[in-house]
Amino acid sequence: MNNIEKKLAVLKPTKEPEISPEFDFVDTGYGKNHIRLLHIKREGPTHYIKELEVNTRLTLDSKKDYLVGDNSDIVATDSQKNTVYILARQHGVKSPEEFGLLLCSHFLSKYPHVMKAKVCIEELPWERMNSDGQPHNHAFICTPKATRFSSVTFQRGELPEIESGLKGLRVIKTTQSAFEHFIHDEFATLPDLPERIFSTVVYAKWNYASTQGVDYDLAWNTVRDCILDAFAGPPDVGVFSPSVQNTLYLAQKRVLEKIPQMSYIETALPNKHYTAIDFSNFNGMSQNIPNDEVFLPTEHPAGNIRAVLGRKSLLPQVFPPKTMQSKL
Ligand SMILES: O=c1[nH]c(=O)c2[nH]c(=O)[nH]c2[nH]1
Repeated sequence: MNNIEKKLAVLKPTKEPEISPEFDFVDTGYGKNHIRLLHIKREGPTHYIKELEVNTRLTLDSKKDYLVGDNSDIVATDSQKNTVYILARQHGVKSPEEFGLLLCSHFLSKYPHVMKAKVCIEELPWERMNSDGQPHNHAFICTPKATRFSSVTFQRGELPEIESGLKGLRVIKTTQSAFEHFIHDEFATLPDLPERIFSTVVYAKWNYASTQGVDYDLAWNTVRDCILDAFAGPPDVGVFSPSVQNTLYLAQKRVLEKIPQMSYIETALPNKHYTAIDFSNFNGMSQNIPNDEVFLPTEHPAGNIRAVLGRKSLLPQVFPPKTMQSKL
């Protein structure tokens, strides 16, 4: 063998190279992160836009790229990026879930040695502008009411797993919230609070036991509406919250009742504290201002209240979901 042949023999072994006897891979995968794109669909004068940030990740049937530097099976991360642009151009972008599914299916069918494709997508919250009460044909406003995200994982030979979510939905209410009767021992300084401000930044993630007939856009809006309803209640009187935990559960229950295909929902509601400023030390300050109060917004530390609620009927196949186990 000449030198070039020797080099090729190292780079192109006929069978899977041996891994060190002491170690094994728990997971592998490589892809491109932060692939950004704006997709415009023009129907005459009316235009529709979707701006996405996409992360891709592929897992191959061989580890030879990691073990011996044999790149011959690698779908370059640069090619993965190009694939995102090309499929957006060819097929358009309906929802993050459907676009993620399209990408995963493409990677699995085009490359037989790709065993798993995972695509995570975040959508920018563009909304059509209204001018004089009329929806604008081609102008949009970014309304960071909540960020939508999704993650599609497609393992060869299995059904795709679709997760959807929302984050960054910040809300506050100025009454109808309390926190009382918790453990008052030698570690407690917080008094019972029969009346307090309740503010949080909602994070929610869910998956579907079946994707048959799921309208992903409708589902996402339903989740947001259920969470907001459970938090705020009717506009005139609101709804009483004895704790963040209880409000969180009631919101999740409402969501699972409304969307039958959903198998679980994970929700985190950080408790953004607002503490009353003590004016008693200020000289000459009237103590009799009954309605005006001033509070100090405190970003950190924040209570972090979280739960995953799933359907008992789906035990044990999908609950607790695989993706959650590491975090439980
Ligand atoms: O709704 C709440 N749940 C808690 O568990 C908690 N803990 C805390 O200090 N404040 C609150 N509020």
